[in-house]
Amino acid sequence: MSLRLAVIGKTGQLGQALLREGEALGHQIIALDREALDLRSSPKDIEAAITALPSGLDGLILAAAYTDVDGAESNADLAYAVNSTGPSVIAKACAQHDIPIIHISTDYVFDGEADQPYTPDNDTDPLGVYGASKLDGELAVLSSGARALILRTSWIFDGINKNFLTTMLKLSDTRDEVSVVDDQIGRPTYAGHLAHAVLKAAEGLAEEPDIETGVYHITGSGEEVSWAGFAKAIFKSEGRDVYVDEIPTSDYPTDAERPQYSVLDTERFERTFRHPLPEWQAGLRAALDERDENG
Ligand SMILES: NC(=O)C1=CN([C@@H]2O[C@H](COP(=O)(O)OP(=O)(O)OC[C@H]3O[C@@H](n4cnc5c(N)ncnc54)[C@H](OP(=O)(O)O)[C@@H]3O)[C@@H](O)[C@H]2O)C=CC1
Ligand SMILES: Cc1cn([C@H]2C[C@H](O)[C@@H](COP(=O)(O)OP(=O)(O)O[C@H]3O[C@@H](C)C(=O)[C@@H](O)[C@H]3O)O2)c(=O)[nH]c1=O
Ligand SMILES: [Mg+2]
Repeated sequence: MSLRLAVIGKTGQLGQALLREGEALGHQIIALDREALDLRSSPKDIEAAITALPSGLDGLILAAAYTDVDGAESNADLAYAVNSTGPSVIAKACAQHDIPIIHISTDYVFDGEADQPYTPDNDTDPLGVYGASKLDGELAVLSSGARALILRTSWIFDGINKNFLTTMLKLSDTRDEVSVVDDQIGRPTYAGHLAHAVLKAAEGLAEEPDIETGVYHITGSGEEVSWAGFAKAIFKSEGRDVYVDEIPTSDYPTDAERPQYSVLDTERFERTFRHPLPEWQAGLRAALDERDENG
């Protein structure tokens, strides 16, 4: 069945991938950029933008966010406005117009002290402002009265936009050695695979009235990896001879503290939506192909 979906955040990694995957799956996507709906706007202006959407939408995917993890530490008001207040107003407007909402969140809502994958029901305890503002947004959407899914993901990458993969490749243009933290463990997620999975969730939400709403986890499958391990896999796949110096977080000071372990357990998502998630290594190959295609 072809769905009519609104996407907020059309210029981001996930937003761009949703447009491509949505087309491939035969869905009609109405994509809004910052000019069409700025999450910092007044409630009145945000409500007007939602009211102006075509009636009878099958869902709205909120893929826009303030994603500068370090910047959030000194711009907390902005991070909360974009990641919490804006989503809260949107979700309430969705409730009024009977539009199911799919909101995207992050592994950084966890403190990283676990030693096994986090399930959607595990206790949250964000370490930084970005994670705290995203958690606030989750709670606001869940209490808005809208039919809502919160889809948490981690370590998004593609071959086009600014992210860890493209940063590593850029660094290696001018260096034959990079230092990367080896004590933060997670799972990378290819934007194209994430978009496909998000659309499967949108289909489930639109077509199955009894589907369980609430929180789900979507990440690349495959082995857990550190950022240093991810960097090594990137250079190996690209055939670049770059030495990755594995350093502790204490040797890479940043404004925001990040979780040491933020692997997400994706079982609930895969079972409920009957969609096995591809390995991040396959996502890495797809992202590198995408990079080649984009010159
Ligand atoms: N990046 C990651 O590694 C991870 C991201 N997430 C979450 O996944 C989602 C998608 O992330 P990703 O695709 O990487 O995001 P990006 O950083 O690639 O893009 C962010 C998007 O949000 C838009 N945006 C930012 N501020 C506003 C605003 N005030 N009003 C309207 N739009 C705004 C941007 O628009 P513009 O281009 O105009 O700036 C852009 O489209 C987010 O919810 C994020 O928190 C979760 C885990 C990992
Ligand atoms: C560029 C670079 C980073 N690092 C470290 C810093 C950090 O601990 C880790 C990753 O760096 P990044 O800045 O790419 O990662 P970061 O911005 O923290 O990525 C996060 O973004 C938000 C939006 C999320 O929701 C998370 O899931 C996660 O993807 O690697 C190095 O050790 N060496 C380097 O040369
Ligand atoms: Mg970043």
